[in-house]
Amino acid sequence: MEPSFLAEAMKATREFFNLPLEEKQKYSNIVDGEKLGMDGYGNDMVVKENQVLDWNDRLNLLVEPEALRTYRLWPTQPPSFRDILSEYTVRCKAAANLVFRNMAKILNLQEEHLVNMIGENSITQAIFNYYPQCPRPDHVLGLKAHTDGSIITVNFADAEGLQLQRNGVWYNVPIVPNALIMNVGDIMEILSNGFFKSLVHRVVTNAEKERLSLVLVYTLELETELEPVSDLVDDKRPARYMKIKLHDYMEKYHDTYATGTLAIDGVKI
Ligand SMILES: O=C(O)CCC(=O)C(=O)O
Ligand SMILES: [Fe+2]
Repeated sequence: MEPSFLAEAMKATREFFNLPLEEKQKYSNIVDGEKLGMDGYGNDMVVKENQVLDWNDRLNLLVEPEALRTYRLWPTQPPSFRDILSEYTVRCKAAANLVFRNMAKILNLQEEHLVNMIGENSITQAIFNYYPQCPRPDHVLGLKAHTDGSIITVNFADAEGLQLQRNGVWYNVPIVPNALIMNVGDIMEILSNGFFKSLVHRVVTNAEKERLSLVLVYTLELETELEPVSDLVDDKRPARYMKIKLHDYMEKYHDTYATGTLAIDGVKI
């Protein structure tokens, strides 16, 4: 993606979070004064006694399929915000499709297998994350350890802070200027019958500077029966994940996310 466009997208993100609170709350994710909608501005709701809280501020917006967008919750400040997000969605999809084609090849599937499976009606969610400076970074995480409920996730961040876990050790993900970070999510782990592993990651806080990230989460249609691709299952490699409707998986995902445990562990055979 052109560096100038990426810079514009980051600038619009920063300008949104710099707005006065009452302006941002026009896009609040609170429905009828209590429930939390998927879309909108705010924090995660406290739904569990033992919930792990995060040091961040978020704006969630469904971007694909276009017909399901809730424009009422799309900021009109800064004025360029909506156009930039629409354009960012199109450009990211081109990058994601490249990756889907290559992953299909690695799995010995038809090159278009994943792209066709995703089709026109799959859900893509944009998540804008703002992590304020934090006086006690040794005590507080920006975002608790989790995997994404995605096929893949595309992340554009303005500073370090993202960490990935491998064999129980946390590693910093470096910032490469103008590069997007992509990680595998739970749906891809299930589809690939465990060939690709969903990445456990978290965000640490920083005492000196704030941090922003723009994340696109690629998923499928909610009615999809999620299970390993049949070409990847045989007597030698039996299915390692139970079949589950994506809608039901996402419900489990949100429950486990709140408590800092992993939904994918619950569907392993
Ligand atoms: O802020 C980041 O870099 C990562 C955010 C993230 O992991 C998420 O939104 O799922
Ligand atoms: Fe994530």
